[in-house]
Amino acid sequence: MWEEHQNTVQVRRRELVGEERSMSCGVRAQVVPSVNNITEFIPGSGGNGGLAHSASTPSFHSFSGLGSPSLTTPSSLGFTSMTRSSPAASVASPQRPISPQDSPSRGRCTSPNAGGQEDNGSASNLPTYQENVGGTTYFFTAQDQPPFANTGATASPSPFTAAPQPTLVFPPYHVLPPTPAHVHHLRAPANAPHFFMGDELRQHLLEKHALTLAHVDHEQFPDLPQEVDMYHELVPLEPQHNVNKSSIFGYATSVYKATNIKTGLRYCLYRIHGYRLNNVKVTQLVDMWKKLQHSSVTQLREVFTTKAFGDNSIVFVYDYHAGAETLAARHFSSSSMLGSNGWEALATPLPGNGATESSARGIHKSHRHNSGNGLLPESTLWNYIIQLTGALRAIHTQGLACRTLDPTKILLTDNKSRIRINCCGIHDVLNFDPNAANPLANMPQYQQDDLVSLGNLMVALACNSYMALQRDSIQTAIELINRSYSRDLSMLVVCLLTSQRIKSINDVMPMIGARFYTALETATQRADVYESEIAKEVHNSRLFRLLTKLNTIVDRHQLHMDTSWSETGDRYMLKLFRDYVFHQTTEDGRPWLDLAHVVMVLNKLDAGSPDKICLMSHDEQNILVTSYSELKRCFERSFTELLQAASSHKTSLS
Ligand SMILES: Nc1ncnc2c1ncn2[C@@H]1O[C@H](COP(=O)(O)OP(=O)(O)OP(=O)(O)O)[C@@H](O)[C@H]1O
Repeated sequence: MWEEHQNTVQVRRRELVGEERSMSCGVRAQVVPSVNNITEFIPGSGGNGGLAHSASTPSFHSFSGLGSPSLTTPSSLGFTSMTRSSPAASVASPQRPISPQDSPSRGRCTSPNAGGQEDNGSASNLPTYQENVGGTTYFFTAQDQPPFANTGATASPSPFTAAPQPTLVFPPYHVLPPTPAHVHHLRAPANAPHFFMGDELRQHLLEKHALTLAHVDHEQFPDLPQEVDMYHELVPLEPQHNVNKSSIFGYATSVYKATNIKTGLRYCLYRIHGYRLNNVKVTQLVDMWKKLQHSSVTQLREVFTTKAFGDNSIVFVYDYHAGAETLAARHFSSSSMLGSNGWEALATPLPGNGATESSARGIHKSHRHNSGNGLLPESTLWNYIIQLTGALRAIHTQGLACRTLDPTKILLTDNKSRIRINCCGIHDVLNFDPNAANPLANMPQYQQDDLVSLGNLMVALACNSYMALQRDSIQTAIELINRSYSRDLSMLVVCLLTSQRIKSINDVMPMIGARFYTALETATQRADVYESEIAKEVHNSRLFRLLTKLNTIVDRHQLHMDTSWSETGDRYMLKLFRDYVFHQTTEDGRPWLDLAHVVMVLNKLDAGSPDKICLMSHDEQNILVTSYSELKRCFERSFTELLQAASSHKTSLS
């Protein structure tokens, strides 16, 4: 049934009993497999029905210091070692440091010696200037030279050039290394090694994907238009019967997820009912908003008017964030809110715990948790403050103002750790004054209003109640914040609300201070964990492509009308290999299921390892001893044949 292969030894079964396992992973060869030529299968990358060869497997040379934890020790393989190019070649002479992009120019120096430090070093004898630009303090000397500018950097030889580089031996195939230590120690240790991303992240991503792809039954929503401008597949994001006037915009609003007809990307359509746009000058502001990109602002993509809903509506198109929840829903919905009774109970100081006493202790109260009394942890509030002030800073720097800093217009996304200001630009369009000579003239005032809105938002969040914002409650609210949170937080809130102390959003930066480092640390740790999760899926997706390719070949009914195609030659070898990977049984006939075996063997095939493998026919009468490299050649030849057949079929049809 099968043809003899050049590099394959055919033997009778009995000669090999007991040797199979050792041969499959024990025989070593002296040739380095050409890992650079490992071909990979990329769906859709060719014109052959989406299946094509591609040399996209990254070369081992692109990896640094890969370990081989679970498979054959590379050094024991006897392969010719692969050396990396000397880092000295790529490490150029130290570069002259580049000063910050918006460093103040020499002409803007204002106060000689202001903030200058005494120093005995000769360079420091120069007077030092300091200037605060956009909330960052820059220091520079009278000559306005960046430090180290005269160190003759190009003259000093690189310390790396002479050092001999160690010869690195890379594993002969791609394989998943263990979790990096710095990530491993961040989490509770797990008993089993992880081949796949963690359950929590997977669940979160699956939920997002499901929401992104979700449709509605049009019979339930007969009024929903099939198409609105360039968008279709509308899905309401809030109950349809609940079309009340938005307290923020003063118009009835509806929000939909929709798919762009051209690109297939999902967006959020924010519809203002019954609005007729009568001045095109407003596009200047819309364009400014469209250009504003910030990770804490929901991006405005376009604005259009439409009659598709049966009225004159204006639609604002924003990026869609699957599973987003408003701050209002999160913290002020009936289930999460304390209600008036709860708020009053918290607002009433306990005997002997008055505002004066607590403010005296305030300086020692940082990093309170507050979870026991129903208030938000202080760290959550600072997390919000850092993201919101970052967004406001970007908005104000562009000469715009948010004007909608309200819990209903702030979205919590990505596992509730990220917040984004939503609905930017709507206020500007709806309240546009066509007679105003300069539509930006009022922005400074609106920016001040943003700061007060931020203060109000913090009061509401810190007291866990909108009620705290009522005119006669605000003093009590501040006292509650003073009692329950750090002095820093209550100072910030007071300064925001009074607006004399804080003239611009940049004035908030020093009040956040070192908490920026905490936020940065959290973000970078999360990035580390995500990278290690992605690392696992790199290998899973590679093996998935390999398996897909294998299954297009094995057990194919016919090719070019040849019904024996998959039972002969290379294909027969691959079929036996498939059985070797998946269909092995124990001596007493039970299925032998071992994921590590599957992963190891597929990786060896992918890399064309020179290791030997022993394949056996179903009837146990024929045994083939071959190498993974030979199997890989069979694999590539067969798949190329399939690709050619697929494209020739296409041609004959056309
Ligand atoms: N860009 C977006 N991506 C995903 N979901 C969004 C987006 N914008 C809004 N949503 C969702 O749409 C829903 C309605 O938003 P909306 O701004 O109308 O809130 P609201 O509380 O109903 O406010 P209002 O009282 O002003 O109507 C919210 O649940 C929100 O999570």
